[in-house]
Amino acid sequence: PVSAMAPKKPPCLPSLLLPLLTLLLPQADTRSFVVDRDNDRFLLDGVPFRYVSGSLHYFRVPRVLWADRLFKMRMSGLNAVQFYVPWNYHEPEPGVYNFHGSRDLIAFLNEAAIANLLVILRPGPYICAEWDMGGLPAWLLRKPKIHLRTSDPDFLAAVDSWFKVLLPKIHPWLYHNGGNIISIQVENEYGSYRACDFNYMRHLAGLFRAILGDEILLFTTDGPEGLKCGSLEGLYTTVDFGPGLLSKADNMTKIFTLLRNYEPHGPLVNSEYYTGWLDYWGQNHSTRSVHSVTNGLENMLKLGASVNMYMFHGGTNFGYWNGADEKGRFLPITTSYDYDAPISEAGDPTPKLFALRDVISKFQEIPLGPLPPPSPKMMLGPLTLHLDGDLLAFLNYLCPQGPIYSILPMTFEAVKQDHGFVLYRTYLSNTVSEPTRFWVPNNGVHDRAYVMVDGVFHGVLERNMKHKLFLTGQVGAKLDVLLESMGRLSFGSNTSDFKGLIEPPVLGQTILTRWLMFPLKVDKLVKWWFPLQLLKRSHPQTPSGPTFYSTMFAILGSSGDTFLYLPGWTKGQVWINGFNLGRYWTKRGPQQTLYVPRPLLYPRGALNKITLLELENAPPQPQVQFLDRPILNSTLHRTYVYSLSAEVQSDPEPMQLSGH
Ligand SMILES: CCCC/N=C1\SC[C@@H]2[C@H](O)[C@H](O)[C@@H](O)CN12
Repeated sequence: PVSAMAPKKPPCLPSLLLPLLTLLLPQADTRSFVVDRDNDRFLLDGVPFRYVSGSLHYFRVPRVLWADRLFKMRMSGLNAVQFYVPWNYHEPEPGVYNFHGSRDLIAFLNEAAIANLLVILRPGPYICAEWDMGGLPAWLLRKPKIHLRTSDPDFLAAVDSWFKVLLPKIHPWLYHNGGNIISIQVENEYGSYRACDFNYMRHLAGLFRAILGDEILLFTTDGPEGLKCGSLEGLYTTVDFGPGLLSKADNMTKIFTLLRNYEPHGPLVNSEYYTGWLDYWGQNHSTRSVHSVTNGLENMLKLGASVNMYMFHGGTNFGYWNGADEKGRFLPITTSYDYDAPISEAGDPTPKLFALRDVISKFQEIPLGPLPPPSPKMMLGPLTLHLDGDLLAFLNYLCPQGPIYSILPMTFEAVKQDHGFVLYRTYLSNTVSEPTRFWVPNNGVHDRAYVMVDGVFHGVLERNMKHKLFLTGQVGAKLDVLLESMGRLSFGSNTSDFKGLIEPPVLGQTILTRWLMFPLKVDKLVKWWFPLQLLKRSHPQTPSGPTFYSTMFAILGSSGDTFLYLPGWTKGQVWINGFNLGRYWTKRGPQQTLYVPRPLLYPRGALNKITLLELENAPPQPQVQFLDRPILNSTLHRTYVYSLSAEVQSDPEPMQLSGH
């Protein structure tokens, strides 16, 4: 069986295959993972067992790096890995499923088995995780009145359909069936959600039991304040808290005493012990001290608790996958999910890892042998990018199917665009000769709007931050508003976070109507290999507003992991060899560099291509560099971050509809 106890020495090749072979030859009758309530412990195959686990999200790490990360986790002394399954990562459209490449969940389970790690699986359907919409697919919002995370029949129908595809895939991987999955979480911190719908939780528990059987241990996880609505009869109750809650000596005792109200007997479990914390654009970089993290872990292990450290390796929010929070205002999560975790975003062991490994070694055997050293890093540049053209120059290629027309603007979800960008276009029905206020009522820009008149950039509006700007234009002029989704709310009571122009904009006293919506397929265009500027029609040479830049480059020396640095750029999206590396926001920070995994780069003189979509202003010299270290904690450019107080929205005057 996949032994949970550490081998005496790092396994040589044949024994690396052993877990794999064992998975193929299940001895289902001798395998079990159960709660021993008489002795407040787990039993693995009848033997007392405690897991020391770490969270790693396969969806934040390129598949080619999974084995490396999992091996480092095993060598750190962990005997289990915990991870979510994001529904929206695997079902991009209703009934369309993707389990290939970096979405190959079964391959990841197998890599965990090869690394001799048991698995604690968290399939949701909601996962939070600072992931877009907490893992729920945006297409659920095509039914705008749907009540997410409740027993709403529309929501449950979609959940049932998804789990009837997913759960049979993992059934063979359950520990008692010969696999490495020892427990499965139902929902996620449901007690923190406003609905408190026990019928919903009972439905999920019944569905999991119907498909997975009665043996697998099902559990819930909640913060101490969420246990009441988050726990359910028949599901093992666990809690989550970080070192921050342990500032007082007796706090851990208080939390576990509270947990005992729900689980009087059985092992104590902290399912998310925070080793660091997440970052928001525009807020300072988060860290947790080595001392506080190791001290808390040691105290829990002394109590005999099983612990999962969240995160052990954070990884990256590539593409548009980051989520967002709402703390007084809308706060998108950064591209880096480094989390100040024991294994850095680039996969390097940190001092925090070695300190945690020392703690773990006091309680259970850890694999002998050294941790792999930090990966080789590469510096390159500066590279000068050339101007391909402003975004509008490529509109026919970005929206080949043409626009959708509506009197009032439609949301991303209504035009079936889940991420990225939608261009909203209307035409001025009167000449606006004096600078006139342009704004969207009810904070209706979700989330950033780049405003152009006849192709000339007039500025940016931002959710919660910047509500109005002033513009002029001739009658008949094109008014283009490029809307950017910055990622959907992944936590809180309102996860129905619609994107786009949620309200019709107002120019002066006129509500603007008769809109064309262009859902933009930017990632398809950027994948094209030949220079974009060959595509554009004649267009103003001086770029204005959202603009593409690119260059080709070769790596002549030794390649390695590297960190893209964009000094002087403002905000945008980056692709390397067609791979969407994620968002940059140099002017907002705290993140200044983007992690570039070495496998994304072609070495030994082969040509690589980098493409930027700069949404605001490029530097006079459009250059980028590749550094050998990350910059995640820059001081914030306060002058650029609009202060909310300066943007008090004046009372709306009486309005009229445009064109009537
Ligand atoms: C006070 C915290 C409430 C929100 N919970 C959070 S913030 C970081 C983590 C991850 O999102 C994780 O997915 C949540 O389960 C718990 N948690």
